[in-house]
Parts: sequence; structure tokens; C-alpha cells
Amino acid sequence: MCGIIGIVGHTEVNQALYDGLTVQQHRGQDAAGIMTCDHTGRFYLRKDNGLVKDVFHTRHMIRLKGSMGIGHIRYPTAGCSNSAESQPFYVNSPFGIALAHNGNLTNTQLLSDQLFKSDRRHLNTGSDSEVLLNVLAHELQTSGKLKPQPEDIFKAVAEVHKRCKGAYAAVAMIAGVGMLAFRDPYGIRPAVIGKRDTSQGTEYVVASESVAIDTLDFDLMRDVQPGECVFIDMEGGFHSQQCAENPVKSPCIFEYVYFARPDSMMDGISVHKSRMRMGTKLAEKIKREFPDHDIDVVIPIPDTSRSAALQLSYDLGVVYREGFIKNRYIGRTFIMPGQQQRKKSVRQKLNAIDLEFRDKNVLLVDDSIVRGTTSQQIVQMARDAGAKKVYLASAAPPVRFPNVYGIDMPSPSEFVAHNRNVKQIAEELGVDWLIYQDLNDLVEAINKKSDVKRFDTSCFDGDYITGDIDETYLYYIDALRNDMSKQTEEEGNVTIELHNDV
Ligand SMILES: O=P(O)(O)OC[C@H]1O[C@H](OP(=O)(O)OP(=O)(O)O)[C@H](O)[C@@H]1O
Ligand SMILES: NC(=O)CC[C@H](N)C(=O)O
Ligand SMILES: [Mg+2]
Repeated sequence: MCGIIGIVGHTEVNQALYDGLTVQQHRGQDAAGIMTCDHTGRFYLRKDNGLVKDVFHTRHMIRLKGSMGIGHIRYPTAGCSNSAESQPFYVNSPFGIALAHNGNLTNTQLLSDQLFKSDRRHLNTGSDSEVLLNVLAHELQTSGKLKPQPEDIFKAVAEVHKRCKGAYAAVAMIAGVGMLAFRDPYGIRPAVIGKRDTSQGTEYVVASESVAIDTLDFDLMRDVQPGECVFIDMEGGFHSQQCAENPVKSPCIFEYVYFARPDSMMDGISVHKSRMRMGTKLAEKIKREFPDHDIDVVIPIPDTSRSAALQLSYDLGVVYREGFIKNRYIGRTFIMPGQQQRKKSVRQKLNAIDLEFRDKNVLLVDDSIVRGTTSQQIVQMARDAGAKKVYLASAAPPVRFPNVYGIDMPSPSEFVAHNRNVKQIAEELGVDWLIYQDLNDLVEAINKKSDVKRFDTSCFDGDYITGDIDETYLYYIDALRNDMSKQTEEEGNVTIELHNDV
């Protein structure tokens, strides 16, 4: 998952972009970038591998001039993790365009071929986001105008929707013209719009999550709708249009389970409330399946499971205790690039308080179990701390299918639930019993009264919302992106970045 932000203001936007990326850091830890545009139409770029706080130093911030800009934090799902593939990406023709993308295209190969053979465009990386930018650029080029008007931009985005498959929530800047933001026709990845009135006029922000809008002191207006394009010109004029033929709001369910911050609103749904309801549903299932349970204490696996675990303990009538202390300087382990690093980081990140485990039957609660990296080690820690029995509950169903829309889990054989039933997974994780949320309950917990038609639930049930994912594609991304292939790829990777300010 990546995080995006774009701002059209009336004064310098560099600091606001930085702050907006920082509060979305949980969406990507591999690379960060900001590109700004000043009143002369000149772009300024800084991007590199690392966390936001490590990528931007004062010397970079000073050079990021202008009242319009976009930013990105990256968790790679295509290409490699080299800084050359960090974002925003830039093309000089037409106009000068920069783009930052959250999601993953599923027809990258075909598009790359078309871009080279028909559109006569050069791609310099293996990133699907560079492909998205070039498709947009080609479609904008066809207007033939010196300065594109809102209707030219909407027409270009409509063509992007026809050509690009998969997931994309993107912000883009056209030099000296303005900023646009658009989501794929299913709205798989999130994007929200905010505004604030200043003495110089209205300023606009688009971000992956509303937490950025809140913390930057903008007011949340609404989501960018699936298929819609929003365009804000350099003078602050706001334009929008639906550019897809059949948009169907179907966001990725994993955003609510794990990715998003609980204080964000996405597609009209409070992430925090949805996680609390996940706790309630899970408590109901535990009561049904284990009416005579002997749980002494409910312990969350920090951080993400907390909202669900707290509500679960309340509904179950069992005390809640923080039994694992999280090292606040270690990031999220699931989105780290390799298994070795993920494994090591769980131990560095979490440590048990023996007192909360000794001689107790503990119910550990996590939001999701994917590779089982976290649960395996946590269960052992609970036992080492003296727990009598260790039970485990997951607020989401078993992850059994690869994600192709922006979460880097391409390889079913890496999932602990692969070819195992719940009893076998429990054995593998070393727990006395294991319980998973049912998919129906998860959907009900998230969608209480929003206008979301359905969710992309593919990682749980293999039903890919775009309807065009077949075995051949799944085989292809597995071969390309399983942990082993990625490691080999990274070792031989020495791409040198063009257009970068070090
Ligand atoms: O089964 P696994 O492959 O280990 O993946 C699942 C775990 O990874 C995530 O935690 P993470 O440490 O990334 O972030 P968090 O601190 O937000 O919970 C998630 O919350 C689970 O705890
Ligand atoms: N997780 C994401 O949204 C990744 C965006 C893009 N596919 C990349 O790899 O950079
Ligand atoms: Mg976790």
C-alpha cells in the first residue's frame, strides 16, 4: 500500500506535504518523495528510499518551492524497491506532468508494449506507476492544446480508465496548470478531498486518508468517487467529473482490516468503528463456538488489533490487558520487504510483560494472520512468559489468495493458511485453539450503513473485483514477486535515477 497527497495552496506547500506524508507513513516505509511546482511552472523533486523523516533534510525542503505539490510514500508492489522507482514520477511531454500512485495495475505488460510500439513513449523503470503516468500523458497529448482545459483532462482520464486495469488512486500535476486526482472505476484504493478557506482564497488537498486532512487543518469534503476525476487549477478553481462508464464503489476490504489508520474515514466509513464492530462479531462467534470458554484475559497484538480486541473483551465480559509492549521506533513488520527482516523485526518490536501471562489462559487477538510471522513468535512469547493456555483470534478470515491491487502478497505458498484447515493452522502456530472471523461478519462489521456496494474481498475468497484475473496472471505475479525472486532481483539491481535531487 502506498500513500499519496496533493495540495494546491496559495503559499508554499512543502511543509504541509511533508506533514501529510508523515501521518500516512503507516501505508509505506520503503521510499518517500515530494514534487512541487512554482508559479513559473517549474518542478522541484526530492525522492529516495527511507522514511519521510530520513528522506527530507532542510536543504531539500528549501528547494521544494511552490504553492502546488504532490507527495508519495511507497510500499512496492511492482518493479523493484530501488530509489529510481520511488515516486512521484515525471514526464516532460506534454506540458510537464508528475504523478504519484497508490495501487497496482494488472495489465502493465500489455500497456508497456503499447506505449513503446504505438504511443512511442520510453519507460525507464519496471514500475507500473510510470506506465500509468505515460498513459495519462499520451491521452493528454491527443488534445493537441498548449494549455489543457478541465474537459481535456477529464477526457484523458476517461481514456486512462479504458486502457488501465487494476487499482489506482492517483494525484498528478500539470506544470503551471493544476493538480488532478482520480480513482479507478471500482475505487479499490482510497482518496479523499479536503479544503480550507484562507484570506487569499480556498486551498485544496487530496490524500489517501482523511487523517492527513484533519492534521493539516483542512475540512474533509468527501471521497474522490470511483471513476471520478477532480481537477484544481493553479488559481484554486475546483472542477470534477465522473469519467468512468460503469463505476461501482468496491473498496479493498483490507484497508479496514489493517492498512488504514483507525482515525481515518474511508468511503464514508469510520475505520475505528468498523474495527470495533469486528471485535463484536468475533466475540459473538467465540460465544457460539466456545460457550464454556475458560479465557482469563484478552491481550491485543499491537498495534492494529487494539480497537477490535478492546471491543471483543467488553462483549465477551473478559478483562483486557496490554501484555505486549511495542517498541515505538520499529515500523510495521508486514509491509517490510523480506521475510528475514519481518521475522527479526517482530522480536525487536514486541516484548511480553510476564505478569499478564503467568498462569493464565490468554486470548491473543490480531487483526489478521497472513504469513503467520507475527503470530508464531507472539504465541511462543506468551508461552515463555508463563501462559497456561494460548488461544488466538483473528478479526479477519484466513488470507488464502494473492492480492493484485496494491498489497504485496503475491504468493499463496507464503501464507500460513495455504493448504491448511483451521486446525492445521492452529498446530502450525502452536495455539490451543484458533478462531477466525467469518467473511460475512467482516463485511457486515464494516458496512453498517454506507453506500459501498461491495468490497474487494479477493485475498479472502479469491473473487477479484475487476473480473479479469486468471490463473495465468496469478502464476505470473507469484513467479515475479515471491520473496525469493524479489531478493534475487534486488541483488542485481543498480538502476541509476534520472531527474533526482540528492
Ligand atoms: O501474519 P503476518 O504475516 O505476521 O501478518 C499479520 C500481522 O502483520 C501486521 O502487523 P504489523 O506489525 O505490520 O503492523 P501493526 O503494528 O500496525 O499491527 C498485522 O497487524 C498482523 O499483526
Ligand atoms: N502499494 C502501492 O500502492 C504501490 C504503488 C506502485 N504499484 C509501486 O509499486 O510503486
Ligand atoms: Mg499487527
